[in-house]
Amino acid sequence: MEFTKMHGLGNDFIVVYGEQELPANAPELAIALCNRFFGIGADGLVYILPSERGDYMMRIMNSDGSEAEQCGNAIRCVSKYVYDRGLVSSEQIVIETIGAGEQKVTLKVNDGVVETVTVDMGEPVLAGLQIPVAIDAESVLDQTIEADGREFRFTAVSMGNPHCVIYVDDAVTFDLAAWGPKLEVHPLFPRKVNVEFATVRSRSHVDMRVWERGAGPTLACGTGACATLVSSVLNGLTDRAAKISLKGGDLEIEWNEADNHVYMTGPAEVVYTGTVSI
Ligand SMILES: N[C@@H](CCC[C@H](N)C(=O)O)C(=O)O
Repeated sequence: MEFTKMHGLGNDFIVVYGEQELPANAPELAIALCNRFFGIGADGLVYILPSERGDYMMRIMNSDGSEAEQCGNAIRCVSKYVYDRGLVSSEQIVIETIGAGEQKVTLKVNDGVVETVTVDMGEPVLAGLQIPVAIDAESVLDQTIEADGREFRFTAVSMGNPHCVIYVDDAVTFDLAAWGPKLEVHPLFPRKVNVEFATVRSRSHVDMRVWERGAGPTLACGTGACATLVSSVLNGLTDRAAKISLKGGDLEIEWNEADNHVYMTGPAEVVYTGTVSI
């Protein structure tokens, strides 16, 4: 199988193009190929498939073999992939996702090189049962969650996939590995959850570290950065546009007041191409 190793701020993917549909063994392949010791090594396995609603469809399997509804960093990588290979002719493309519908992407290209990718990530979902969180409310803001004898305050947001945003004194030094796995599988989240630990530095800058559902600690999470910005606005902590600093670098996120859509801007990079026996 031919593949391209790509990343968005160090959130890395094995990108596969050419299949007509998601292979039935995609979960097993994701587990095997994403393994960093016995496989290629990645946070996820991404398929670029034909779409009737957009230019292409993206499906993403986490490294544990579970399928995610959406992935912000992967959608930037997919967009760069199809542009670089001449599979689309415009710098404006549409990528279909299974959890967040069709997403409009704008590539900033300089001398044929994709510099940044801006994705219209759509409207955030705030209603508890739709996120889903086992709290029947129009929004789930600054609620209590208890794990292993410790209480946290959290805000839940779906960007097509579920997120739990928790503000801590210092996200950079916070013990992600101690609390991420416990909160990921907390019974409040029936489909598990991506957990973001955030520290607001100013009204336009937030530090964030992520424990991803199905992948563990990753260097960046695009949907997590969007959820963090939405949460920060709802809790009165930031303006509607902010830089979200992740371990792998920065994303610019804006929650547009006029259309209620969240816009994410960041890079996408190719590491190498290869062939693997499956
Ligand atoms: N890294 C991603 C999100 C990938 C999916 C996530 N682990 C989930 O299961 O929802 C991003 O950049 O958004």
